[in-house]
Amino acid sequence: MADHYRSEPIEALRLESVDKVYGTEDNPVRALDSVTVGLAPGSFTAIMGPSGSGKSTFLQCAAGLDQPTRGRVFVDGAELTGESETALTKFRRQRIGFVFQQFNLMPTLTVYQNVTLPLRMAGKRSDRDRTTAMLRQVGLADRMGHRPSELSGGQQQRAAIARALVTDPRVIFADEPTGALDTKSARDVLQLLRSSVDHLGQTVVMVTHDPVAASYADSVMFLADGRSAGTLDKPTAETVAERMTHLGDEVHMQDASADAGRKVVGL
Ligand SMILES: Nc1ncnc2c1ncn2[C@@H]1O[C@H](COP(=O)(O)OP(=O)(O)OP(=O)(O)O)[C@@H](O)[C@H]1O
Repeated sequence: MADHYRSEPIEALRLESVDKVYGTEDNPVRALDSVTVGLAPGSFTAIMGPSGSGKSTFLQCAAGLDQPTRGRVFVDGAELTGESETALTKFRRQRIGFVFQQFNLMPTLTVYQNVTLPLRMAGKRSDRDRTTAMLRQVGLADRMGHRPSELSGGQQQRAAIARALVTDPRVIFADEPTGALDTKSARDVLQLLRSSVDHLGQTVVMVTHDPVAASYADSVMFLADGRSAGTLDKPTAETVAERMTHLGDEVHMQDASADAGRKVVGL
């Protein structure tokens, strides 16, 4: 996979004019519409928007799990778009970490085996000291030999975060990581993601519906009707909730002013 070296610092994630259209030619669903975004290494970004606004589609395209209909995606300067499925799978294993709402741990494997699985799949040796240190960091040093069913939801999600961190990925994509957790476990998981950014220099991109979860991020990117609807830096739960309330209005106003503009220039 080609790495594109540029004079400016390489962004951890870059999407350029990305469209994703589902459905048929007669009945297209434009899930992403000309989305352009660049995220710096070591940043924590929350993706928010109403249901159906394109958040999951954004994550799928940004993480190389799906290909955009148009536009380009780069992770750490390497272009994902146009690559074969085999190359993308290899790339994801080596450079991308995932955290899912339902944890997605292998039920028959111990916590230790689950955490080292991405290394084995990428053909790398697992370093016992490093893995143990990682498990200590997520508060599971005494649970290494347990199976997921013997852990609470919060503990399972912390194991999933250790699994995402173990390959030292360029970006961690988290899809509603606190959606299945109680308030206290959710806070632990969010603090863990925050500390992976602050102390390990990780880049985290997290889809969430929850303004409190979004407030752990450095910035929030809003989506509405598949389009980027602005960003909010240093978010608080209150400022995020306020922005979400008016999101639909802003997009409709943008549409109205774009329509008016087109009329003025006669398009
Ligand atoms: N495989 C698909 N085929 C057809 N349409 C799809 C497909 N996946 C998503 N869509 C449509 O694309 C749009 C964006 O969906 P997406 O799941 O990305 O939104 P979302 O913001 O993640 O929603 P939610 O918050 O409800 O999970 C929606 O209109 C959805 O119905």
